[in-house]
Amino acid sequence: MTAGVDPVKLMKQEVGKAAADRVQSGTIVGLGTGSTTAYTIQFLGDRLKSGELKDIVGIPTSFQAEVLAKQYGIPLTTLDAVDHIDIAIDGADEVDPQKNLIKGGGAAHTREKIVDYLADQFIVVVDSSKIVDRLGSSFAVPVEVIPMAISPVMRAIEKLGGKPELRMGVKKAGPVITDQGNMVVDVKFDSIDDPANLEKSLNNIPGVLENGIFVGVTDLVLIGEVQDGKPVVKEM
Ligand SMILES: O=C[C@H](O)[C@H](O)[C@H](O)COP(=O)(O)O
Repeated sequence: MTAGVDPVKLMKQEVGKAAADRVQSGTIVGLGTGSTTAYTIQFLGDRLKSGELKDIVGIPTSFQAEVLAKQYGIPLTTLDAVDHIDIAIDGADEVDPQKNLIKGGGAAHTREKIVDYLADQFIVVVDSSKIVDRLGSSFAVPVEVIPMAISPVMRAIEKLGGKPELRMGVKKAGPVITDQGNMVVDVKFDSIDDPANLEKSLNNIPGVLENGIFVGVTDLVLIGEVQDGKPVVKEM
């Protein structure tokens, strides 16, 4: 491995590129959020620039993805202008053996869920640290909440057995505010036995906009690993 280079960064780069390589000319592409898909967006821009890839349009899942797409020369569109998405590529915070996910570490899970669920093919890009036996093992479930409902939503979440914590900003005083102007509550559960049921129960609380549990939607997971000092990509 290249001396001094962070192995997690190398895995993210490799897997981000592997996903970008799967995008074909003439397609509508959902552009995910986070540090891994940032590489995918960069490599898509490289392929467009070299002429190897032509006529793609992106649908960003966040302000971050929009800014990166503009930076790397990827034309953008909106869900009002298209009737389908061919492929979406997005990161995840946890992936279980059934390819269910926890997402929202970057507070973008609401727009991500809209875009990723609409795609004909949904590819998840992660480094190997994100693979878990059971969702919730190490990551709390992000829940986007309309600000005036924060207190009742947190009480309702406690009744479901979760431990909610309002996500606070870094280099910003006060709570994290999402791209939609809402807040995020991170909810730790002792054990998530039935992700599909928990996803529905959380979304059923008045004031919850969306939570970060994604069930039964992932087609392919590309996993970046380091083997014999070199980054490799595995499929799940
Ligand atoms: O809200 C953010 C997203 O769900 C990200 O895709 C997720 O947090 C993974 O991000 P990263 O690739 O930076 O680990």
